Amino acid sequence: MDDPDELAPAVRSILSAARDRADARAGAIVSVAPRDLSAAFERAAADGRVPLIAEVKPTSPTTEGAREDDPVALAEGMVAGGAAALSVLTEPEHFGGRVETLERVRDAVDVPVLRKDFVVEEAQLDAAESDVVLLIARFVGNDLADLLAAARERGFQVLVEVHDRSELERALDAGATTIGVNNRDLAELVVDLGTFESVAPHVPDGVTLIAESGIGSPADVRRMRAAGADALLVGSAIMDGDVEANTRDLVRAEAGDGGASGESDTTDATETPT
Ligand SMILES: O=P(O)(O)OC[C@@H](O)[C@@H](O)c1c[nH]c2ccccc12
Repeated sequence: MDDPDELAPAVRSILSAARDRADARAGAIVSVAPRDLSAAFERAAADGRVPLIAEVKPTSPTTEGAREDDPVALAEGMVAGGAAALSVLTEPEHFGGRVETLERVRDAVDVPVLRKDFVVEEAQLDAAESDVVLLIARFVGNDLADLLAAARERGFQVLVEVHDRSELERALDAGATTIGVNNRDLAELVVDLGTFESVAPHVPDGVTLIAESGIGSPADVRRMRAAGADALLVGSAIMDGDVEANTRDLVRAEAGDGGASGESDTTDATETPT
């Protein structure tokens, strides 16, 4: 792994909490029958929706306060708004997430659900069933190929998150087929949509490519799609206000009608919360 001192303090603390949780866990090995993520993206595209993973994100290290609504109701609103898939944070200490929330959401919807957490050890994979798990290249270092194999053995589809070209090369070498480029720098927690634009041209055809973080408006959606995003992962901009209407606005960004409730300006690159 990279020098941990380069990471933002909030991220260092998230990682050490993740390791502690992994130690505490010794459950049975899960075996999942996943809902197909690529098929969900194709279904969305076929009926004119931008393929979007909407994230249930009650709070984050840079968000003030927490959203206390029932996460299942939020998730159902996102699906009603046209989300092709959902992401549910299960990290408890910094994002207000819970494994139980993921399970309840997955029971309530029929789209694929991504488990969003800081998985650094194989045992953490057995904490919950989901259709997709996230592995963050920067945090798993040389264990990426082993964790990818361990996740696939359990039936999970795997989203490997990268932030620059060297991480992309590591992800490809490890055999990743679904790759997310995080526009948020985990050292500074600053968002720059140019990150996706600089990494995307180096991603080979055949990889499902997802633009993550900092997407706040239909204009941002179009910008990421123009740069090659097969799908988008959006949390904060959807969680802020009416989740169904927010999701619909983004999902319709390419429909040519300006979205259901009009467009907002592109978000300021530095102000988008984690
Ligand atoms: O809220 P945003 O800016 O739309 O970002 C969503 C998602 O990309 C972000 O939550 C995220 C991307 N990678 C992560 C890893 C861990 C926790 C959170 C994340």
